[in-house]
Amino acid sequence: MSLSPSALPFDDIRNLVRNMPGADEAAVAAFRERNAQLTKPAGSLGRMEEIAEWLAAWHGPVWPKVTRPLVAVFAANHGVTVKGVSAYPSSVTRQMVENFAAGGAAINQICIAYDLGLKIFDLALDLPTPDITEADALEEANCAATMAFGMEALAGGIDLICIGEMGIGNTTIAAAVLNGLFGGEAADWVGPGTGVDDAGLERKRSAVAAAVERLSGERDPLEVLRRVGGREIAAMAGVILGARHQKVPVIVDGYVATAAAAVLHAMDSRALDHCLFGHLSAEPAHARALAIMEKKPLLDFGMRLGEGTGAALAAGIVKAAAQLHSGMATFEQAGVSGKER
Ligand SMILES: O=C(O)c1ccc[n+]([C@@H]2O[C@H](COP(=O)([O-])O)[C@@H](O)[C@H]2O)c1
Ligand SMILES: Cc1cc2nc[nH]c2cc1C
Repeated sequence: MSLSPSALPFDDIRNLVRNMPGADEAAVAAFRERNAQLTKPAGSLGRMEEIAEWLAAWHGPVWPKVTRPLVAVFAANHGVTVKGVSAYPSSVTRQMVENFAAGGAAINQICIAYDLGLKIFDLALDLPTPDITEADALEEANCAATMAFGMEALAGGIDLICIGEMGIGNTTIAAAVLNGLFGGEAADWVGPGTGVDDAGLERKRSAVAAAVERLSGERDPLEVLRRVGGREIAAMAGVILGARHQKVPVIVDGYVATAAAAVLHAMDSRALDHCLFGHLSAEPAHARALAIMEKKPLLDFGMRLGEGTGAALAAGIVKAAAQLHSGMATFEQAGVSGKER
């Protein structure tokens, strides 16, 4: 897929959303036929069967396989941190990117444990996007280009992608995007993030309210993204959309990654059919966003780290679901008697 030059940079993105491929119905039918023959009582693997079917629907092979899974972490900085919205300084974003490179972060360990590839995308960390309470985060061309850049994460023949991020201040950005897309009050969308105290929470609420006020009722999802979003949110929205076109199933991480997914959902409610939501973040408004989009997260471990950690943990389960379906013997192969009545 390549983005062609056009009058407005967002036109390419809108066209990609308009022309999204659907699920592979033939693969689903073949999957169901084989699933019914595997050596287990019908339906006894519960959600694991749903996950394997989802892989077949969005990746193609009747025997779903996960052989080249990748965790993509997009890192960016945010001018809104001048408003005191995070418990940590912006410098931590770059320091954590260096920690990822050195192998010392939480996400590195989950990738080792589950044999997942890991790529970190540094999105102009020295050039934070402007403070969204006062100015738009991105120009249209820049926002579209960042979405296209996100799609680069799909290069190299991967067959499952986990979407994560790192960016001090970005739970405020995610809250502004979700408030802009889904309405409600700023307070409905803000939470502790990295762990702000009550005064910090109030500063976050004011910042989100001011950012959304600047939208003056603008509800076009790409405009909301451009005006109150950030680079990692744009890149994550881009890679989720690109994955749909390249038949790569997606696992979305926590609250911040969900804000990126929500931009696409607001454009077309079918846009996330190829996505699983890896976990329910402890960030309180994550549950609200998922409920609006009618998505049921896989894990609920009280995590609120980001870095793609919740998605990567879920990838272990997805890998097991694929192995179950493709590795199990049928009743006939194993000489096991089928159901009597
Ligand atoms: O995505 C989540 O569920 C999530 C919840 C809380 C914190 N985070 C991470 O914490 C950072 C943002 O928190 P904050 O307080 O600086 O806005 C950023 O690096 C995120 O990866 C992420
Ligand atoms: C140390 C640290 C690690 C992180 N990983 C994702 N967000 C983070 C925020 C902080 C502060």
